[in-house]
Amino acid sequence: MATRFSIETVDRSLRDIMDSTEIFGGKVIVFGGDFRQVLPVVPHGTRAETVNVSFAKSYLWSKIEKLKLTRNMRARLDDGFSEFLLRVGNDVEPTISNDLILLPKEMVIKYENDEISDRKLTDSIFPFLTENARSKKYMMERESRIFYSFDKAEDENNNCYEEEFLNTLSPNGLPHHKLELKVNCPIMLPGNLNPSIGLCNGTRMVCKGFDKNVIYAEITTGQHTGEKVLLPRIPLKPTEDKDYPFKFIRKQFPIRLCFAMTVNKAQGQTIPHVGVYLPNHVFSHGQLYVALSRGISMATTKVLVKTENSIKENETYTKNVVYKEVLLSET
Ligand SMILES: Nc1ncnc2c1ncn2[C@@H]1O[C@H](COP(=O)(O)OP(=O)(O)OP(=O)(O)O)[C@@H](O)[C@H]1O
Repeated sequence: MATRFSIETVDRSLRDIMDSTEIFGGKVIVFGGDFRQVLPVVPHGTRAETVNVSFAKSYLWSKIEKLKLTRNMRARLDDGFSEFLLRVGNDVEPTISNDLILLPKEMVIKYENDEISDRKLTDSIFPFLTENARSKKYMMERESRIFYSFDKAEDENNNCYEEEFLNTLSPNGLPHHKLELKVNCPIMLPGNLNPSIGLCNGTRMVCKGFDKNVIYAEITTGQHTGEKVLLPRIPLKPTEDKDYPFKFIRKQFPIRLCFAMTVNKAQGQTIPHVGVYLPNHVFSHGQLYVALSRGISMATTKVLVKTENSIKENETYTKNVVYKEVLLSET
């Protein structure tokens, strides 16, 4: 989700270009979004700072005509699930102490111990894994190949930053130094590459093959599902490099393995078999809603909660964080 500042910049630019005082220079602009979902990330930001960058807090918000979608099309075959998701998103699901909400039994993978519970969660997300693991052909096909990145610090001639050190860095939005691929493994783009052909931040693909300098992949999400793409090695820079005192460049295939992803990265995705792994409770607005609402039904959405005090009288509870002040300004 964009911060209100980027949208306000577009507003000011269009007013300037159109020489008009009307909002967006009189141009019609259509926005889509859901304030129940995670808000733009403010690094190290407080609750007030996070709420403040939301579009709902912009001077433009009250001037915009709001239209509401009424039906969850993703979970259209499971009305009980759609209603539960709305209650979670709107923070009206009853809570016990510490904002803990009760998870429906059907969705819960009971925590027994790490090994058994993790296995049950994996089996629910990758139902054919155990079956295929016994197939010699399937396993032989899956010989892996490792691709290492070339890393350097830009405009830095004194060699203060050894390549071995740069290789250990994993900034947000960049692929890792070591990329180990197998045919048919799931991969994801960590940043925008070419949105016009569906290669956006978060696009999931399956690796169909690889050569020394190219990866053959098939898109598995969104309107470009089924399309084949070629991915070259390219020089990439972190979007936020405030954490480093130098400019960092990594030449690597622009992908990460994607057997799992964070809740924030999953925003926008539709996932037929969802396994929500919660070794800790969620900590920010809308994360539980986003995680649960990626699925299409309760039966195919499983949650494993591992935190202490989450099981009470044989029921499993988890934390739901909702900043009501963002939802209140939605009207
Ligand atoms: N009119 C429709 N008929 C059938 N399926 C639909 C329709 N609209 C959307 N869907 C399905 O619902 C799912 C979610 O659609 P989409 O990703 O456009 O929603 P969204 O509002 O962006 O969701 P979110 O914000 O929760 O990520 C997709 O799998 C899509 O195929």
